[in-house]
This record gives sequence, C-alpha cells and structure tokens, in this order.
Amino acid sequence: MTALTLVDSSLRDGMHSVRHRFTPQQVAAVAAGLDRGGVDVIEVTHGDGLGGSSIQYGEALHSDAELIAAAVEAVSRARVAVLLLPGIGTLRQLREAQSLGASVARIATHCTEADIAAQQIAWAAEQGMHVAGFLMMSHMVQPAVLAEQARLMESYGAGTVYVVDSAGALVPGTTAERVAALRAALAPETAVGIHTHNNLGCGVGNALAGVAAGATWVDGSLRGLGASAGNAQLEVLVAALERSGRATGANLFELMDVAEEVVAPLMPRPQVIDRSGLAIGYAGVYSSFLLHAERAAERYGVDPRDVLMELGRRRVVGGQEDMIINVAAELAGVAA
Ligand SMILES: C[C@H](O)CC(=O)C(=O)O
Ligand SMILES: [Mn+2]
Repeated sequence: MTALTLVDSSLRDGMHSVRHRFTPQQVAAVAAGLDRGGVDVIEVTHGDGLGGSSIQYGEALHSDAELIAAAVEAVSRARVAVLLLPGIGTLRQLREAQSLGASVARIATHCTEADIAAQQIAWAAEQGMHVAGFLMMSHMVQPAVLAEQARLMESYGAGTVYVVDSAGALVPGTTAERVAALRAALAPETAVGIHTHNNLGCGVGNALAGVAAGATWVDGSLRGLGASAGNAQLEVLVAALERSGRATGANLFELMDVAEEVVAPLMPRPQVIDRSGLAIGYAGVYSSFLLHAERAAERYGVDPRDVLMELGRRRVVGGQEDMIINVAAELAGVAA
C-alpha cells in the first residue's frame, strides 16, 4: 500500500480565518510543531496563494516571502509548500518562493479550467519542485469531467492531482466517486490528493473516504483552522486514519499539543459550523467567500444565508468576489 503524504494547511487555508494576519514568529512556532509532529508537507502563503494580498482578497500583515522564509527556517524534515492561483500569483513569486526553500508547488484552478495552469505547472516541474494540481470546487462537475481535467494537469507535469472540496459541499459517497475517477484516469505514479472542508460536518469523513478510494496525499489543518467551517481537523484525521488501519507516520500526541497550545490561542474564534458556514456547504459556494458575504450582508442589511444561496444558484466561483456585493445590493433592492 502506498504511504500517505500528510499535508497541513493551517498556515495557508487558516490564513482566511485570521484575515491573513499570521506573523513570521507565529508561522515559525506552528511549522516547528508540525515538523516535530511528523507532518510531511506544510503549506504557507496568503489564503489565496502567492500574491493574494490585495483589497480584493484581503491585505496580509506580512509578505509571503517573510512567512515562507520563517517556515523553512523552522523545519528540519518537512517540505514547505506554496499555493499559486494563476491570475493571482506570478511565476516571479513562485521562483522567489523556491529560492527561499519551498519545494512543493500547489497550483490551483477552478475545476473546469486546468488549462490555465499549463505554464505554471510545467515551469515548477522543470525546476524540480513537486507539483500538486488543485482542482477547486470539485463538487460542481461530474467525476468523469473532473478526471479529464486531472489528466490535463498530469500532462503538464503535475505529480499529484487533488480533488478540492472548496465549498465543503461533498459527502463521503460523492468524494469517493471523484477520487476513484481520478485514480482510474491517472498514471499509477501520479498521486491523487484530497482537500476537504467541514461545512456539512464531513471534513474528516470525506478525507477518510478519499483515502479509502485511493488518495494518498491528504490535507488537514490543526484545530480545523481554515476558510469558513474549516478543513479536516488534522490531529483528529491522524487518529481516525490510524484507527482505520492507515499508518500516517505522525506523532499524534505532539500534534494534539501543537493544536492545543500553539494554534488554539491564535484563533479569533473556534472553528465551528455556524449558520453561514453551513449555508456555504449547502449552497455549494467557495469557502473563502464567507467573510466577504458576511460583510456585504451587514452593509446592505440582508441575511448572509440569502446572499450565499443566491451566489450558489448563480454558480459564482473564486475570482468573482465582486459579485458578492452585487448580490447583497440586489437582495436589498438598492444599487451597489
Ligand atoms: C484559494 C482557496 O482557498 C484554495 C482552497 O483551499 C480551496 O479551494 O479549498
Ligand atoms: Mn481549502
């Protein structure tokens, strides 16, 4: 059985929850703990990836470069990964991240737009980085369509392709179908990854279903720290994987301690499934829309759930954040 690669997203997906305000000192403390805990890959960047710091996506307190350097310095065995969304981050920023010591490039596109990542995936693979293609909003297409997109990413040079449940809208059955479709379509040496969100309370369950269906790269975040309802809670996932007979190589008690003593005090609020988070999963809307939708709803005096349900009906995707204001204004019956 292929060994699992355990990936932590607390310092990247978790950035959405802390409004991109982690400091290099905090990054170093979390990364050192994850390294001691035996996590294989630690992802660090703005929540929307390299170059995400902006009015549109939220301004970060520190540059990606400062945070990546802090993580690289803090680890002794884990690899440091960065996220890049073509159209937000640039190859220049990816080159800088690699020069600072990042060795895994996660290149993310909407689930039907793998072709916009051809250049970035090929470049990173040529530089010797391990490239993971990240097919976001995977619930929006049928498994066969997703598998075709995964094959494109593989053809550009991706060594891993992920089913990414950005909205937390999948359940164990629909997760397993997608992972199995990718596993069947890709070459045996190409790994399949699973990245989940907990909006329907299925974050850990979906990750387990993904692993049972053939995923070997598996993401989580300490205390579940991630956009909207958060990710699969990493320390819980490790315990559940071990109990389902899959060795992780992680030190569970060390991860529990880092989660409790280092990450929990940094969290602005506990990672619960509140009504807006649940509405995101139910509507099938991009998780990082949560804070934008809450702000827009407050500004126009409407219910954030109505905004989210309407965004879901319109099949709005990442990159269309400006539509959130339009929808809130329309629901309020005023001009944006
Ligand atoms: C940019 C997104 O936050 C990437 C991600 O983690 C997801 O789609 O889920
Ligand atoms: Mn995510």
